[in-house]
Formats: sequence, C-alpha cells, structure tokens
Amino acid sequence: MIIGLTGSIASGKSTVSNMLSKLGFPIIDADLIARIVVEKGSKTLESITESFGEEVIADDGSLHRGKLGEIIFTNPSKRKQLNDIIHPAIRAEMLRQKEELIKEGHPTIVMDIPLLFESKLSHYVDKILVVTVTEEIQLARLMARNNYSLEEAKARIQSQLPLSIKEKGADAVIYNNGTLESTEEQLNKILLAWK
Ligand SMILES: CC(C)(COP(=O)(O)OP(=O)(O)OC[C@H]1O[C@@H](n2cnc3c(N)ncnc32)[C@H](O)[C@@H]1O)[C@@H](O)C(=O)NCCC(=O)NCCS
Ligand SMILES: Nc1ncnc2c1ncn2[C@@H]1O[C@H](COP(=O)(O)OP(=O)(O)OP(=O)(O)O)[C@@H](O)[C@H]1O
Repeated sequence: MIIGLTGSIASGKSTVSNMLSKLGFPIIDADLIARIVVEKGSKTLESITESFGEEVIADDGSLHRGKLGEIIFTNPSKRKQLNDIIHPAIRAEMLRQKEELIKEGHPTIVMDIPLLFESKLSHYVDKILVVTVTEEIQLARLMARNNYSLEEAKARIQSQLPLSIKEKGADAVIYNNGTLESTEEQLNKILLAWK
C-alpha cells in the first residue's frame, strides 16, 4: 500500500512523517528530493538559472532558495515557470525511489508530497492522508518556524489549494491543532483502520 501524505505548508506533514518513520515505514520525501535535483552542477539548476537569471544563484554557486522563494511565492506565472522546470525531475526521482522500495519488498510506503492535489498526483498513491490545521494556527506556526512576516507567510499559504478542499479529497484527516500526543493518537487509529 502506498500512503500519500499531504496537507498545506506548515500543517504538520513532516511532524507526521517523522512519526511514521519511527514506526518503521519508508518515506519518500518530495521536499527533500526537490533539494537534491537542484544541487550544484545539475541540469535542473542550469535550467533555473537560464529562466530566472544569476540573481537566484548564491556566491558559492548553489541555489539561493530565499531569492527564488521571494520570486515564485508572489508571482503565479513565475511559480508555474519554476514548477514546469523542476516538477518533472522531482516526479522521476519519486517514482524511482518508489520502485526501489517495492523491489526491496516493503509492504507499505509513505510518499510525503506537499502538492499532491495541486500537481494531480493522486494516482501515485492508494490512500490519501491529509494533515490539517486551522488557518490561524497554520499562520502562527509558519511565521514562528521560518521567521516570516505576515505577508510572506500568507503568500506561501495562498500558493496552495485551501486545506478545506484537500480535506474533502482525503481518505483520512489528521487534525493537528492540539498536542503532538493527540496527533499521534489519530495517526495510530488511522493506521489500524487501514491494516
Ligand atoms: C522555491 C524554493 C526554492 C523555496 O525554498 P524554501 O527552502 O524556502 O522552501 P521549501 O523548499 O522548504 O518548501 C517549503 C514548502 O513550501 C511549499 N512549496 C514549495 N514549492 C512550492 C510551489 N512551487 N508551489 C506551492 N507551494 C510550494 C511546500 O509546502 C513546501 O513544503 C523551493 O520551495 C522549491 O524549490 N520549490 C519548487 C519545488 C516544489 O514544488 N516543491 C514542493 C514539493 S514537490
Ligand atoms: N501539534 C503540534 N504542536 C505544536 N507545534 C507543532 C505541532 N505540529 C507541528 N508543529 C510545528 O509547526 C511547524 C510546522 O510543522 P511541520 O514542519 O511538520 O509542517 P509541514 O507541513 O511539514 O511544513 P512544510 O510544508 O513547510 O514542510 C513546525 O515548526 C513544527 O514543529
């Protein structure tokens, strides 16, 4: 069984993914892959530089994530431009890792994909688990975690589909507004039901 773990920015996907990892499930992490495919010297980083200019490259030749983030989270057409460059590479690596884990004989695999719905990747997975929070808590946690201003945090939240829509497309929903214990309890119940 392939579990698709999704939600919105700062809703708690990594928190739940860490819990699943501790339970022994192998995790395919789209955010981590997104970092690997743009490493120095990669074709993808070359394409990004061609489209966005040297201003998104740091002094050491690596991607300046802050600069690129400033551009794409406030401009939908630039965001699409980046997605068109980087998403094919991310998808290819996610599928490669999935095949490898299946070959290794893992009965259950978790794919942590923030943009599962936006990128229409539901067919990659058998069950969709959405981690949700209230807008208020999401904003507060995002500002605290990344030191973002209200505007920066809102821009990032608005670059994704609303959580209310993602909840409707879920096989199960974890409400991550309370304690970590409460989140873990919900997760355990869902896993039991899916056994
Ligand atoms: C623009 C980049 C360089 C900014 O890097 P930064 O370190 O500030 O953010 P990070 O990568 O940790 O992403 C944080 C969160 O932002 C959200 N996010 C990232 N990219 C996008 C996007 N293109 N559209 C909407 N939300 C996004 C996701 O919820 C993600 O979990 C980076 O987010 C990126 O390369 N994005 C494109 C790849 C992508 O779509 N990743 C999402 C998972 S496939
Ligand atoms: N139940 C909780 N109680 C308190 N803080 C929490 C809880 N769940 C998550 N957090 C905190 O909220 C922030 C966002 O959580 P997390 O990083 O898991 O979200 P995410 O969905 O993976 O975000 P992103 O899409 O940006 O990768 C983190 O700083 C995390 O420590």
